[in-house]
Amino acid sequence: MTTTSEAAEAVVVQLQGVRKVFNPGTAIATEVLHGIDLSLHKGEFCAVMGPSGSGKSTLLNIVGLLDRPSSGSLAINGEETTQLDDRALTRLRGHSIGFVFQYHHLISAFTALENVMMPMLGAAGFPNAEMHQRALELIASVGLTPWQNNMAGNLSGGQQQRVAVARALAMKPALLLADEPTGNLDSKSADAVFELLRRVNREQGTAILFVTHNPELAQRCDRTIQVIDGLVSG
Ligand SMILES: Nc1ncnc2c1ncn2[C@@H]1O[C@H](COP(=O)(O)OP(=O)(O)OP(=O)(O)O)[C@@H](O)[C@H]1O
Repeated sequence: MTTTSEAAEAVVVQLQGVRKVFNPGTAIATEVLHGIDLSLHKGEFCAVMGPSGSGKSTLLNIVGLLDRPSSGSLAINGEETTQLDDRALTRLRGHSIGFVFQYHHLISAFTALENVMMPMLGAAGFPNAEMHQRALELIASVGLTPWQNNMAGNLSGGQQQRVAVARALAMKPALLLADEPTGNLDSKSADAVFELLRRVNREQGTAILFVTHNPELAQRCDRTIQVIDGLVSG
């Protein structure tokens, strides 16, 4: 039997009435999100679609605790975040949320393995055997063992994006935010990265918000929401 608290825990992301105004109180104030309500549950793979400029990245940045809402509430794993200070937000982000962007943001002069180890370094600042082992497993899980010692800058675009996914999973996040991760890739590489996300979602129960302009990929998610003019439907 599922208890009420278990059911509440299963909600990974909960937004209520989230508004975002850029440059508030100035002549160029712009309200981009107009009161978003959204719940994402453990294990849900949700596509985020909508026209260019409609607010998708703004929404993802807020859910990812990279930016703060102007008003409304945002809970991650049941923890209300809007009153937290920057340090607490950074800690919560580091432990709960993985990011994959359109551009991979890897360190080109580090190997694939070293890039995957980066989020694990934390305060220690240097790797230990456990981190090395976890990075080896992550690299294997994205099918890149033969390339693990190659400099990230020498990998193909699809391989770089798979390293970025492995890096995003380093801290075993409950939530993965993927902002057009396949946008720069040819269709075969895009499909491989999508299938990798699908597998992570199924095997680890990771909740995923996946921004895409590709309706065919969106159809393969559990659910699609549309962001249109700063409001969410679906
Ligand atoms: N820091 C900022 N300051 C002012 N306006 C901003 C800022 N960031 C985004 N905007 C504006 O917010 C609106 C939504 O932008 P956002 O990047 O969230 O859209 P999007 O749906 O992700 O677009 P795309 O599909 O092109 O990536 C745009 O009009 C944009 O110019």
